[in-house]
Amino acid sequence: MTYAVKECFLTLQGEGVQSGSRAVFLRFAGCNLWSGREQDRAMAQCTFCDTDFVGTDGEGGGKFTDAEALAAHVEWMWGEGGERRLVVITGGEPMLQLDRALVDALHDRGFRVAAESNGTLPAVAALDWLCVSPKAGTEVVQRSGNELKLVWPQAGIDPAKIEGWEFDHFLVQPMDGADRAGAMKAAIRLAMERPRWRLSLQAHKVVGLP
Ligand SMILES: C[S@@+](CC[C@H](N)C(=O)[O-])C[C@H]1O[C@@H](n2cnc3c(N)ncnc32)[C@H](O)[C@@H]1O
Ligand SMILES: Nc1nc2[nH]cc(C(=O)O)c2c(=O)[nH]1
Ligand code: SF4
Ligand SMILES: [Mg+2]
Repeated sequence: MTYAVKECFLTLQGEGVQSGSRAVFLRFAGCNLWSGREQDRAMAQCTFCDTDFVGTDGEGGGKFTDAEALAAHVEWMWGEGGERRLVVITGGEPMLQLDRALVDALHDRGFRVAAESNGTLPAVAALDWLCVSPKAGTEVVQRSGNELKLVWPQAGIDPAKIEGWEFDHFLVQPMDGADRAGAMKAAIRLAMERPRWRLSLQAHKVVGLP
């Protein structure tokens, strides 16, 4: 299996329950809900994406011919030290490419393996942490995991209807974009009205990390 990686870098996890944790980010190229081209955005199933996931030309990106080679690249990005190794696999949509061989190869190198997914594809087994972030108008098949992270506001999603899904943590994250202030207010309102939901801020953007 050849993996197409947009970028791979060391940073702090900026979102969700693990926010603040040192992590290697492995961003796969490609998504099933948007081509990644600006001219297609308005017509896409997911229209608010804040990420460039097209191609393999980013920092630490490229094509990797097998799981061992990619796991070695992630380990090199982490550097010295075996303690609390964490890799966050994202994209694009990682479940288009992430397979058991890569999860195993990362585990062999001592990593806890986390993934961020839109939930429209079943998650690969053996993950240590799964974040699902539902997108309005899509069929979410992956309804269990560690955290459900709802980008808000999104017309067409009713928080009450997804509160019963099998997640340990329910997070509401303001939508970054043209109406940042309005999204922040809406997210705070949701967390105030429905105590199951906790506010997730994109901390990396506040402090200027990738
Ligand atoms: C770029 S996506 C990649 C993983 C996967 N495709 C997904 O959507 O979950 C990573 C995370 O960023 C969130 N995200 C994307 N665009 C955002 C925006 N404009 N504001 C806030 N969060 C956003 C997604 O919902 C997801 O939780
Ligand atoms: N620092 C940092 N934290 C993140 N958490 C989720 C991200 C993502 O794009 O999946 C992300 C990201 O792009 N950067
Ligand atoms: S599903 Fe995720 S990667 Fe794909 S366009 Fe939406 S936010 Fe971006
Ligand atoms: Mg991001």
